Order: sequence, then C-alpha cells, then structure tokens
Amino acid sequence: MFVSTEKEQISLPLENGGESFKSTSPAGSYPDSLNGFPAGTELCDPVPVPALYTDVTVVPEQEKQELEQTISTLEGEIAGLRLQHRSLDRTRREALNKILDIKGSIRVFCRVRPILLTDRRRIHQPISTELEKIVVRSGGSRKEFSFDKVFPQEASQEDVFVEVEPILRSALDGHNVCILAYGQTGTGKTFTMDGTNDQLGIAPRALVQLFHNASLDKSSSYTFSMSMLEVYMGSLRDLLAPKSFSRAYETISRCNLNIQTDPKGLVEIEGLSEVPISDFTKASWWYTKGRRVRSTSWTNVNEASSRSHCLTRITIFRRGVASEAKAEVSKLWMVDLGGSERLLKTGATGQTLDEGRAINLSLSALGDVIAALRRKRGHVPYRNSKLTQILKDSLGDGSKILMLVHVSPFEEDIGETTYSLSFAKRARAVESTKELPEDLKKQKEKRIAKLEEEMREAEEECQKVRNQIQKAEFLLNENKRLFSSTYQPPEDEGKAPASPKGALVQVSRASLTFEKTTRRKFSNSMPRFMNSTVASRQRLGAAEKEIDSRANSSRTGTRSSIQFSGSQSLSYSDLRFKSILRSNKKSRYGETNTPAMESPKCSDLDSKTTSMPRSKIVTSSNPNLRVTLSRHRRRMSDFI
Ligand SMILES: Nc1ncnc2c1ncn2[C@@H]1O[C@H](COP(=O)(O)OP(=O)(O)OP(=O)(O)O)[C@@H](O)[C@H]1O
Repeated sequence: MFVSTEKEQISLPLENGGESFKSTSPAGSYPDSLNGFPAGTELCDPVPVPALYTDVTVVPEQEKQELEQTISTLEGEIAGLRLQHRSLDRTRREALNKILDIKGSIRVFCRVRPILLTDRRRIHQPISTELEKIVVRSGGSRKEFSFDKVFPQEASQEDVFVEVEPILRSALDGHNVCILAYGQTGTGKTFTMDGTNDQLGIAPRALVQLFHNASLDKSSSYTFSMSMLEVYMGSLRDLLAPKSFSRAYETISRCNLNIQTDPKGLVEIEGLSEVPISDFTKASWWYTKGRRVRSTSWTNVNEASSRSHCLTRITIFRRGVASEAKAEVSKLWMVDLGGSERLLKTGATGQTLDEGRAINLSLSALGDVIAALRRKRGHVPYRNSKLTQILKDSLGDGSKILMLVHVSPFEEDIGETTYSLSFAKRARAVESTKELPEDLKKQKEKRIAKLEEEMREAEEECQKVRNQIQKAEFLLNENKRLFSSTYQPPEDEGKAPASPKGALVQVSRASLTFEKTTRRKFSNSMPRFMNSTVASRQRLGAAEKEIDSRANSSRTGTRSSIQFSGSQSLSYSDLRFKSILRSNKKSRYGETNTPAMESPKCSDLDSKTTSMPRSKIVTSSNPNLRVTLSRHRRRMSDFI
C-alpha cells in the first residue's frame, strides 16, 4: 500500500473494499517529506486507516496569525483578571483589617489546661468558664476575668487555631503579627504552640496555612524565611545557627546577638540565621531543629520546663506580579514564653533561680509594653528587656498582638492562676468590650458582622477570578504549546512537525474536556472570550470525533500504527499517541486544578510525615543537682 503524494488528494486504499479518503489539500500545502514517508514508501501492513480527512487547505500563515491573536487576547485577559483579583483582594484585606481593629489590635485569649491521666491531684476544680469569661473561686472568694475568647479544658487544637487564623491572614496581608503564649509552667504553652505529632499546635498549622494561602493568591508572589532564637538569661541565642560554626564561635554567634533598630524603626538582629523556607516540609524541618536546641531544665512544677523564651520569626516577602513591584515585608512572631510562676513555688535555687528571675523580669517588661500600647501612651518602654526590644516593630502601631494566657485547672495553682489572669487582664484592660455600654457593644458587633459579610463576598469573588485565571492560563499554555510545536520545532528533532491542524485537534480536545469540566462550576463567571462560537463548537465537535475514532480504532484494530493525515505515523507504543488517548479521558486542567494540594492541608496535619520536636529532656530529679552537675547543660540536640 502506498501513501499517495499526489498534489490534489491523498488517497489511502483500505482493506475493506478499497474505499479511499480524499483530501482537498491544495498543491504543495505540505511538502512530501513532511508526511514522514518518502514518496512511494510501502507500509508494512495493509492498514485500515481511520476516517481522517486532512484539511491542508488553510494557509499556515493565517493560522499562525490567528494563534498569535488568541495568545495575545488570552494574555490581555489574564492581566485584566489579575488586576480584578488584586482589587478584590484589597477589599478583603481592608475588611479584615477593620475587623481586627474593631476587635482590638491586642487580643487576649485564655486556655485552661485539661486534667491529664497522669495527674494525681485532687479533682476539685476552682475554675469555670464561659465563652468570654473565666471565674475563679477560692476560699469563698470569686473573681471574674473577661477575655476575647476563653477555651475550656475540652477545647481542641483546632478550636484554638480557628480563632488564630484571621490574624495569620493579616500577616500575609502585610501586617506584623505577634502570637504570645503566656502562663505558669506546665499549663500547656508549648502544647498550644507546638502540639504533638497527632495534635499539632499553632506553629505547624500556621506554616501550613501560610503556604496554602500564598498558593491561592494569584495576584502576588510570596517568599518566606525563618529565624528562631531564644532569650535566655538576658542573652540571645540563635537556634538555627549551623553547628560547626556555632561550636567554634559559640559565645559570639549564639549568645550575644545584637539588636539593631534602623531609622524607620525596623528591628534587625545582627548575625541571626535566617533560612529560606520554600515549603511546609522545609519549614517543619527547621522548626523542629530549632526547638530541639532550646534550653530546658527541671523544676518542681514541670519536669520539662522551658527556662527561656523561644521566639520563631517567619518573614513574609510579598511581591505583586508586576516586575517593578517592590516587596512588602511583614513578620509573624510566634513566641513560647518561659513559665511565669513566681520563684518560691518552683523550689528553684542557684542558676534555675536566676533563670526564673530573668524570665519574670522580661515578662513584666512585656506586660508594661502591652499596657502602654493599650493606653496609647506616648512612651512605650521597649528598652526594658531584650524580649521587648526584639519584638518592638511587631508590637507597635499597625501590628496585631495575640496573647494566649494558659492556666492550670487545679486548686493548688490558684495563686498562679489569679496572677496570670491579672497579668492578661492588664494587657487588655483599656479596650475591653466588657467596659462598653450595651448599645455601643451592639453597634460594634453589627459593624463586625457587616464587615465579615463584605470579606466573605470579596473572598468568594476572588475565588471565582482565581478559577478564571487558571482556566485562561491553561488555554494560554496550550495555545503556546501548539504555537511552539508547530512553528518553532526543536532543531534536534529532525522529524517533521505535527500539522497545525492535527495539533489543534489535541489542543481543542483538551480544551473541550477542560471546558466541560469547568463549565458546570463556573458558568456564570466565564469571561466573554471563553464562550465558544457556533463555528468553534463545530470544529471542536469534529475534532472530538476524529480523536475518538482514532482511539477506538486503536483499541479494536489490529494495526501496529496509525497513519496521521498528512503528517506522521504514530505507533501504539508512541508516547505522543498515548498522550492523545489520555487527553481523551482526562483534561489536563483536572491535573493542574489543585494548586492547594502543593502544600499540605490542615486535614493532613496529623500525617506522620510531620515531624515535631521531641520531648524536652529531663536530666535530674533534683532541681539543685542541675547546677552542681552541669552548669551549662547541653541538650540532646547538641549531640545529634
Ligand atoms: N490542652 C492540652 N491537652 C492535652 N495535654 C496538654 C494540654 N495542655 C498541656 N498538655 C500537656 O501538659 C504537659 C505540660 O504542657 P507544656 O509542656 O505545654 O506546658 P508549658 O506551659 O509549655 O510548660 P513550660 O513553661 O515548662 O514549658 C505536657 O505533657 C502537655 O502535653
């Protein structure tokens, strides 16, 4: 059997009666060599060629121009959609910011630790909670404290995170954010911030959320970096310093980092390691590493007490899509503060006593700063501790502060509980909703509800526009692929390029499948240029049939190859052929329509792949032994 190379028609005799298929190709549309077969080549088998017409009448130049036009239209539409997305996103950000401002830029939550199975204490519980209130009863006295939110003993990590999440959005939106876990030793600060492998805390969830939200934002690009440090006895220790380096210069690199403030008031810590984190896995690895280095020691109250403040900083660089756009930088601080208990209670002496004193001094300085910010006082005493100096640019104007106060459920801790609650009350004293008259409170709630509705609507619109952008990008890529494969064939390929029509069939087919899958979802939000015309529908229908017939005949036929019109032969094992079959079943969009999957979801949080810090290490059962045995106890991480 021969493939005719006659100018007027391509005649393909078939086994079944020698029916031939004619093409109306004009002379010389495609040179013979492009058929993939030299004129007169005899094919191995008598091949029942599928019912394919080769329309080579179209002038390639015209097709090329059409394609170029489509590409440029799509590029224009994408740019327009991006602008629209940015404006909607701005509306959402403004609404969120207003909500947080009305609620108060300093928010205080309270969490009561549950009674654990390992606790062998009296079960009488002096604490009762309501949604925003906690009541402490002791020896006939009753004290009531109001907070923005109170989490009872049974509250889950998820319950806590839901309330924290809006403030994280605010960090991505460009605000500096500080989340502080405060409370007596053993009340669950580390549990809330880090959690365990199966109950992840705020920090790992926040990392997941940041990457997830960043992947959804099509109007900006984000990069993240992480630093971790510890404020221990008034010194700063870099928790992510490279080990070889820190061994040689330990005292310099890890313990005496300098805090600098630039003329704009931005704080920088000289020499502090800052590692880029491109995804959740990397972030989680670094976070785990930093936590292991943290100082821990033993006290009477909690075997694994943290005797320092542990600060994690995520720096967020946000850039608009325009190349000239300058990066906006914001910081998210997550701080696990040292235990706030008063020193007599811990039975501490020697170095442990000094550690406790240092912690108390800095906590008290932090309380002063927050109280001054609350009262909007001119002078804010940042300089009174290293902790407040570090956090200076994230505690001031435009920043959001969230303090989570942790309390024990036990009667014997009532003194510490009252102390912690009083500290927290001072932090939120001035703007407390409780102190507002009832009608003002209602007005405030109404305003918040309205803004929340605005934010929700803007978010929904953003989602629609994101989907449109995705669709348009898909079409753009397909058209570009078609363009380059047709008009810019790779030099080393040595084979004839696929005919534009043939390639168009593939693109159209994929686009069609794509359109089908997405039309149902987004029928109301399709941009005009995506609506198919009668002609395009006909063309796509024909293309679809053509591909189906190829695929069908490939499944039922005995041939070892398919003759593609006017272009080339594809064997069944040929990857290009397989890809056509695949495109018949599944749209490529279906594969790319899940950007969120790139980063783990909250539901995946419990997965074993998430490695969390190991338990802190207990070195001695006697608090004073610690001083005599090892003045500067090294943590296990130092030996790993
Ligand atoms: N909400 C909770 N649910 C279950 N277990 C909890 C909860 N809160 C705390 N725990 C457990 O209580 C113990 C002490 O908690 P954690 O170490 O977090 O306290 P801490 O306040 O960080 O103490 P320190 O100041 O000494 O670091 C841990 O075993 C922790 O797993």
